[in-house]
Amino acid sequence: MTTDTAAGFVEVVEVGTRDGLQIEPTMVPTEEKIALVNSMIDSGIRHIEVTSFVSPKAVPQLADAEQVLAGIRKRPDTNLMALVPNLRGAERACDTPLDGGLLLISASETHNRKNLNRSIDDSLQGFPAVAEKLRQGGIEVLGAMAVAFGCPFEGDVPLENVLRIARTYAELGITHITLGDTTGMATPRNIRATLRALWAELPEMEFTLHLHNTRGVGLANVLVGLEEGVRRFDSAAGGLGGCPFAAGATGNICTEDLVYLLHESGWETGIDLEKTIAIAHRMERLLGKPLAGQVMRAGPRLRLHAADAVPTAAG
Ligand SMILES: CC(C)(COP(=O)([O-])OP(=O)([O-])OC[C@H]1O[C@@H](n2cnc3c(N)ncnc32)[C@H](O)[C@@H]1OP(=O)([O-])[O-])[C@@H](O)C(=O)NCCC(=O)NCCSC(=O)C[C@@](C)(O)CC(=O)[O-]
Repeated sequence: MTTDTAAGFVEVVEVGTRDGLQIEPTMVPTEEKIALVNSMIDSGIRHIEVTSFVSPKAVPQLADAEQVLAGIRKRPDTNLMALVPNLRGAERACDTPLDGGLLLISASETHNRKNLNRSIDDSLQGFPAVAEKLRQGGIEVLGAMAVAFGCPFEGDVPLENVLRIARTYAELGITHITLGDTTGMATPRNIRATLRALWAELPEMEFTLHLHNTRGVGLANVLVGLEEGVRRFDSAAGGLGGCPFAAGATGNICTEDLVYLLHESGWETGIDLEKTIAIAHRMERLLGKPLAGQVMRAGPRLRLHAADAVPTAAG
């Protein structure tokens, strides 16, 4: 995977069809998922976490991973990614046009067992075989770490857990780790402390922040991440998302709101905001419920209104 790290560019990674849909009870048809991803590509988004190669019993919504990936029209700069937690997942991924596979682990023992049905040690021991299989299939291997800023079952996660997992990823030759704030327990303080500790030990590692807006501070945490040097953020169309195996999980930070914040702060993303708004509305129609995104309702800052459309206070 190549990441444009030129000054002023921030990579937005769309996770709406993976993290966004994995918790939704309304089954979205495969053709609709393909159309959504194709429209994400058309909006200028280059990195898309499309799906997961997990057990269809655990996550029925993503049972069609192979079919979705087969239908996507990639551009030369498109990077299609998926979660690949085990060898079975890697075998499946190798038969698809996947570009990047994310290994998956949690920084707390309880969430790892809930999510992956094994201990942290067992997950770490399984990684080399999964990574080798993916690389044999020409798929780049990346690392993902859930509950990196707090666990809904255990509370604060010892920094040493996060460092140990990151170290193991580095030993496997992984150069890119996604830090997951699974249930919105990240704060400006723990984001800063965690990033500084990680970069002190692994200065070459690239980090993506995967933030959920569960406590309303998702975009504030983005600003702290930017200050600390992060240039890549996950987000989901309309603010969808949540891990089905984490208590109290709610949506990711919202793609349109993130793109709006970045553009209005002077960052380039290569993404057409109006097109991301259209994708969020499409997602809303598909799921038949209002989504949490705010810019999808208000529009860009300079979307103006006819003055005679509202009453005048003076009567
Ligand atoms: C990891 C497993 C598969 C282990 O599940 P397991 O039950 O321990 O696995 P197993 O090896 O014992 O296999 C059991 C059955 O599952 C099948 N199986 C096993 N693996 C696969 C596979 N890859 N693809 C398809 N099928 C699979 C396997 O073939 C077998 O089928 P059976 O013989 O019973 O018919 C399971 O626990 C699982 O699927 N967990 C789901 C994990 C998940 O997707 N969680 C949500 C995403 S994580 C998240 O949201 C957080 C994140 C990443 O976004 C970051 C953040 O927000 O912080």
